Amino acid sequence: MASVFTYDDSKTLAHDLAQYILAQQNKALQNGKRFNIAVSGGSLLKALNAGLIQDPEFQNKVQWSHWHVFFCDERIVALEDEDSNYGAFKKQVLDPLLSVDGALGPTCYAINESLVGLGENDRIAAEYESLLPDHFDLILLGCGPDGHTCSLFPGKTHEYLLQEREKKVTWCHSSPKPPADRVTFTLPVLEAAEALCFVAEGASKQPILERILEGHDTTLPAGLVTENYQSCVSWFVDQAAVKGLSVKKETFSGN
Ligand SMILES: O=C1O[C@H](COP(=O)(O)O)[C@@H](O)[C@H](O)[C@H]1O
Repeated sequence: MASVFTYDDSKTLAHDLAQYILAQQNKALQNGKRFNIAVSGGSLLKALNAGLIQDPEFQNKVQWSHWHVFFCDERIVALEDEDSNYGAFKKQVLDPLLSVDGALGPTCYAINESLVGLGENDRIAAEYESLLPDHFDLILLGCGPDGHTCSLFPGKTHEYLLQEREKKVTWCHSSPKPPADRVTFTLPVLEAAEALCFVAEGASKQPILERILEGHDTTLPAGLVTENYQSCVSWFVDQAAVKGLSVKKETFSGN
């Protein structure tokens, strides 16, 4: 079964999320020199800032120089565009790190910006795929109010994204949430990961979490991932997101 960790407020959620990420980091670095992590965009990044950057308990424990950071999905826009997931990560994590004395940053892998706007979206996806490691130690996921995760959207029109088994990164066109063109990890990448972790906060996520955690709804991409890869899936949620649901109210307590 997937683990669901529930918190009263964003600060304690961010604290335990950081602790969970560090546990995955330490496990990976016991076996090698790289921590291969993929991050999503959206609301997750605020929690990363609060936990990994602002929380004094973790500032010296994150081994940034061993981190290889990829993006689960990316909007096909310039990296400094406000819609860019890389850009948002830079703002919440990379830029604040610059002001930490002696901190060495992670190695980050962004899409090839020089191809943006040239009608080369398949090539952007293929080039990004060529950068990916064999598998990820940790993939941090979001969940939209419609049940999308990465840029894997629910519904007939976007079924091709969930059906993709050959490509690891594919072009998502006509995204129902702007911007329309994106690249996204596909299910085989999620399937191969050591650990998958969703973060969802706020009342706007409650109806979709009810369908995922209580209804086990596999028509929703986030539900499909939760059901299919249960043992390596964790959810970090706040009380508002699971209000009225019968999920066990536990918090993360170690490995
Ligand atoms: O468009 C996107 O949305 C999802 C969910 O974002 P949230 O703000 O509702 O948490 C995000 O995981 C994904 O990376 C992003 O491109």
